[in-house]
Amino acid sequence: MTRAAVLGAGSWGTTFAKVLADAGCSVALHARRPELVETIARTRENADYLPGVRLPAAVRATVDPAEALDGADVVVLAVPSQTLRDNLAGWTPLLPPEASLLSLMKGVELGTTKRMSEVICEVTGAGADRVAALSGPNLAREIAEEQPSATVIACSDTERAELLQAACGTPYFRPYTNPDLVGCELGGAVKNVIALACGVATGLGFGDNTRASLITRGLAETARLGMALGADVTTFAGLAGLGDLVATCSSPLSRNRTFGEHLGQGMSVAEVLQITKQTAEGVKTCRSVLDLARAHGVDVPITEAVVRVCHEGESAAQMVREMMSREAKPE
Ligand SMILES: NC(=O)c1ccc[n+]([C@@H]2O[C@H](COP(=O)([O-])OP(=O)(O)OC[C@H]3O[C@@H](n4cnc5c(N)ncnc54)[C@H](O)[C@@H]3O)[C@@H](O)[C@H]2O)c1
Ligand SMILES: O=P(O)(O)OC[C@H](O)CO
Repeated sequence: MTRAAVLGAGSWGTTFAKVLADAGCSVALHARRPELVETIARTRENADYLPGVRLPAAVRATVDPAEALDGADVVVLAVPSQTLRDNLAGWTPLLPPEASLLSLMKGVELGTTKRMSEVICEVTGAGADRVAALSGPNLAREIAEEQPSATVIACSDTERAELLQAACGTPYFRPYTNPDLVGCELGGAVKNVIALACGVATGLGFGDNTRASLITRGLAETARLGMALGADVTTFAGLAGLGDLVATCSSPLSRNRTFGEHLGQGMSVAEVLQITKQTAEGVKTCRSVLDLARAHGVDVPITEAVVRVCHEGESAAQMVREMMSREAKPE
């Protein structure tokens, strides 16, 4: 039986622990707060993040990362992207040397512009063949409710990707493999930025034409950046590209889209941050994506607009005026 450790007991970490258990793994779920661990043990529910979802008996919550990691074949990382480096500093000495390291995170590190798999390799010293990323149209709540969906497991080592695929496939969760780690991670990170823009449009009262335009042009800028970074362009037509972009930009369950919607309705970034309890990765990752794009000479106008609104005080209405008055060009 595969032994998995899931580090991070937020929405996605908890949901993925359930997926792994439903796929037949024995799962240790590491949470930081002892009271949450106690509640999960007593009620079989993580009421803070997934109220109403019963966790299988094969999920064991623990506050002790050493206990979670002891003997793990698969280590799943499910914390906010911007805290991963610090989290890993504490966990690295406890990692079993042969374990696969699977990132669930969708962000790019501020300052370094590194993807999560790059941060994992750098901090842990693990070879690239041990590190994988899972990405796709995977809104946690829907998966926790066992609504069918698909995803991608990206790893340069195809055999390892296939082992991970077998470890987390269930009748409601269908993983595909893809060797293009760069494209899959970038698709997951940039879609959060485009979802913020779609949220702003929704908050301003605009409808499906506006959202579809943003999704399509958002995909174009993601693919341009991806190609500059060496990704396979076909990845962006897949689940980790278009699939995730459509789900996130369309769903009221998305924290990024919801964040943008509040901005479009006239709230300030500080006000939205105050009422946002979970991670909306795009708010910080938009800056890293813009840095990455500038370093590679890639034009990313939607990302630029999101950075102006989130970090430079531009209003939602001004953002729309500026985007619609850009110089005319061929598609
Ligand atoms: N929720 C989803 O639907 C979903 C789906 C796919 C991918 N993701 C990605 O998975 C990652 C985790 O998302 P999530 O939804 O579980 O987030 P969340 O905000 O629900 O939970 C984050 C978890 O990380 C823990 N954590 C550990 N160290 C932390 C620190 N230093 N600061 C703050 N929190 C810390 C928190 O306690 C919490 O349990 C993100 O990159 C997100 O983009 C989320
Ligand atoms: O709630 P969001 O915006 O973080 O999106 C969740 C997932 O990434 C959707 O695939």
